[in-house]
Amino acid sequence: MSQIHVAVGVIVQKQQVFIALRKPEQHQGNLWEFPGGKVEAGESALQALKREIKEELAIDVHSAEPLISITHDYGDKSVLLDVWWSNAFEGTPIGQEGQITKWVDISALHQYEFPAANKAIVESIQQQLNTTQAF
Ligand SMILES: Nc1nc2c([nH]c(=O)n2[C@H]2C[C@H](O)[C@@H](COP(=O)(O)OP(=O)(O)OP(=O)(O)O)O2)c(=O)[nH]1
Ligand SMILES: [Mg+2]
Repeated sequence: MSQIHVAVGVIVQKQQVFIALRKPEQHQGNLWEFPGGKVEAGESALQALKREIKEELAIDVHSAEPLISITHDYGDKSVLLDVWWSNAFEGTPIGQEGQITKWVDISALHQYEFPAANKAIVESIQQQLNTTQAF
């Protein structure tokens, strides 16, 4: 099965992270996500991240650091999630596609239901919070 390459953004501010609820009709719908989307042909993952975050949240990501890469097979789709974190962005994130959004304390992230592939992302974020002052 071909793999979908996805750029995912962990947008951090004051120990909170911005999450959005996937629409019911989307793959892995009705679950929370970190904003992002598919990397297009000819694009780097970082370029895709900046484009998707601009399209979905109307903010400009100035710089981002790689956090973790995850491959996951959902059975109907196989994904490679290239996850970045950024606290260097300009603007106030507002969902541009009618999606429900929320700033969540990093320590409370486990209370939200994410797609299965995200378990490792949430662990990585919480570990990062515990071991560095990066956030
Ligand atoms: N954006 C995002 N996608 C995720 C996460 N976790 C996870 O398994 N995925 C999966 C679900 C989808 O199969 C794929 C990303 O799809 P997407 O719907 O965001 O892609 P997109 O923005 O380009 O939108 P479209 O082409 O479907 O309109 O990655 C996550 O935290 N954020
Ligand atoms: Mg998307």
